[in-house]
Amino acid sequence: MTRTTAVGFDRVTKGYGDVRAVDGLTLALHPGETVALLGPNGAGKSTTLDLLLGLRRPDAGTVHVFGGEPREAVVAGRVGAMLQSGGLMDEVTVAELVRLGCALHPRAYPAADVLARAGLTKIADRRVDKLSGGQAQRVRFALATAGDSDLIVLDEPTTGMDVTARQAFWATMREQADQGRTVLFATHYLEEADAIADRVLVLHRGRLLADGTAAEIKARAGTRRISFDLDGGPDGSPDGSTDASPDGGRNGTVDEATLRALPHLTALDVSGRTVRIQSADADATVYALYGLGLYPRNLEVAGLGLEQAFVALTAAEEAKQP
Ligand SMILES: Nc1ncnc2c1ncn2[C@@H]1O[C@H](COP(=O)(O)OP(=O)(O)OP(=O)(O)O)[C@@H](O)[C@H]1O
Repeated sequence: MTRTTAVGFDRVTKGYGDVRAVDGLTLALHPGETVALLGPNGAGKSTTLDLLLGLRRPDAGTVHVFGGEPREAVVAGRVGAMLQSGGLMDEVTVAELVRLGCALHPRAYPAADVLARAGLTKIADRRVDKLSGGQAQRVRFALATAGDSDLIVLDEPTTGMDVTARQAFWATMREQADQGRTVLFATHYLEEADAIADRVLVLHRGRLLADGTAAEIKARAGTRRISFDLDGGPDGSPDGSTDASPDGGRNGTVDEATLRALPHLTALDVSGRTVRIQSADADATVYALYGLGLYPRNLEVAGLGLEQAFVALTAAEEAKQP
């Protein structure tokens, strides 16, 4: 069965002078998907969103939204967007601005419902230029959901929102996706991407570095976290020497340099007797520990969080660049 494509990028390139902001990007987004777009500063996330909203045109390649030109989809009300930079009008109230957003949307919801969903009812009469940062974000959110759009595009949507507003925001987005809409959001909050997105795209220098579920991206980073306690302390303190366990005397002689020489180590943190390691091959690292005569206690091996996986993937890619 062929799946409908909400957004299709085919070998899209967009540059500004010498900078290739988007470099040969090919991807397809489908209805009902919640997709997080991640990438370090300057990776090309905002440019990608601008291209799919028809705010910029590609230098090469094609961008389609629901099979047509991005602008056609926007004009038809099929796309709702919440952009980072969009200034809000001065000297109007929240209700007036939201009513205007509804009036401009070809498939608008009642303004009172839009205000309520964005948690704005109580501040509906307040002037937009007097709002706090988080309140202004909620107004942008209201404008992005003023009508029945099939695709919702959000650039850093929860910046400045408090915890309650964030939770309410994501619950609404989940409902939107459950109703078959595609939700695409760019973010630097990796824990939000991990918790909310069905699919995570990692951009790096305008290219797609990874595309999969958060679990797949974490697994792809390969690296695992190992933590354990050493009785004697790796700084050589002898307090483990009275321990009857076989490691007592040996651990007392271990220092950080010994741990640093373990195979496949990518990070080391020693805090008192607790050692935390990141390793590209956890099995080999743990075997080597025993090989050194160390008997780690409370040994735990776990995968990386999405944030650590993201750092590992982008750092590895950066290291390949000339
Ligand atoms: N209008 C512009 N003129 C010139 N260069 C630009 C312009 N907009 C973006 N760039 C450059 O293009 C690259 C990609 O920028 P873009 O804003 O798309 O990245 P981003 O991933 O959204 O970054 P951030 O996380 O910092 O918001 C960067 O090197 C940026 O400096």
